[in-house]
Amino acid sequence: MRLGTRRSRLAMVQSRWVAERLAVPVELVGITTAGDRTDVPIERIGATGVFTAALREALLCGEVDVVVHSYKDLPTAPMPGIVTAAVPERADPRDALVLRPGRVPAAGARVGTGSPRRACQVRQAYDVVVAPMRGNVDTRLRKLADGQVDALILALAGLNRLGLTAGNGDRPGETAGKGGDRLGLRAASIRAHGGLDRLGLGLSSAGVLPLEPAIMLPAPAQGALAVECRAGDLRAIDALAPLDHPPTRAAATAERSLLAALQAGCTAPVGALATPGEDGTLTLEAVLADRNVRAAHTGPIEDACRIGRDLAALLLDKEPSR
Ligand SMILES: NCc1[nH]cc(CCC(=O)O)c1CC(=O)O
Repeated sequence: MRLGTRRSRLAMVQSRWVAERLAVPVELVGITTAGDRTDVPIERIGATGVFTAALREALLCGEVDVVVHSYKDLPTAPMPGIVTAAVPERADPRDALVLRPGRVPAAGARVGTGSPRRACQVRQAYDVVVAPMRGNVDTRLRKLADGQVDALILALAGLNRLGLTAGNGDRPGETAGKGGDRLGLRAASIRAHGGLDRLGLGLSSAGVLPLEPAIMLPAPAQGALAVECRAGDLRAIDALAPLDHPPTRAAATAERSLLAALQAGCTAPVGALATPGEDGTLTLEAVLADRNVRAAHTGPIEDACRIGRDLAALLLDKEPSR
């Protein structure tokens, strides 16, 4: 089977992770997407699916048989002719603050992010200045190392997959190669943050501080992958089925159905995280970040779609709070 992938290091790692887990021989085919070709801020490009449309086109025209997306990059509208054949087990869904070595983040620290969701939540929690930023993970880390900002906010899953944090277990990319020292993000180089304590962040080993969902709710489906193939391609559907992880699929479904319901009713940046319980339930927490409106809703895990829709209605009913 031919597996189409973006050429960024993160996309290649994710695609290889999927390829290695399939029982059939797989050839990786690199594809350049619109999102990779421009530095214009994502929210100004306007179109949804800047990273994913080219992959889906290659799939539909038969150039490739399988594509792997970061699930959070996928538009919520279903694509005719394409099925989500597998949603593998989710990596750590949290965002993390990545700190420059030798720099003491204190009040007024410059935090780089291009995401309104991250910007609103980090400003709400800490006395920091947000600097707009784009580019893939490698580019951003270089800007941090250059001193353009004091810290970044990035998805922990991406950092783990790129081998930039100490990870373990058999999750996507957590076994990937090193690279942290090249970018100056080694554990040893970040120590004794008086300023960090003042920010109430606590300490962490590697200059990578996970942000708890109580402070920063991730993007819907962050940390999860979506593996797609053509709807009629039974060979691919069969080959991909063993990779599916139903609890992850349910969580991503709840988070994305919330997002889809909100897109009809508001344009606020949305954070959302669903957590499966031990009793067959699913708890979805979400925030409209620019209004600081937050709520949670629990239901049977098989009703993932409805949990998302119900919580969207609840959020839209709530008054903004400061
Ligand atoms: N928006 C780009 C993007 N898409 C997926 C990830 C990280 C991996 C993931 O969330 O699955 C990232 C980078 C980031 O947000 O830090």
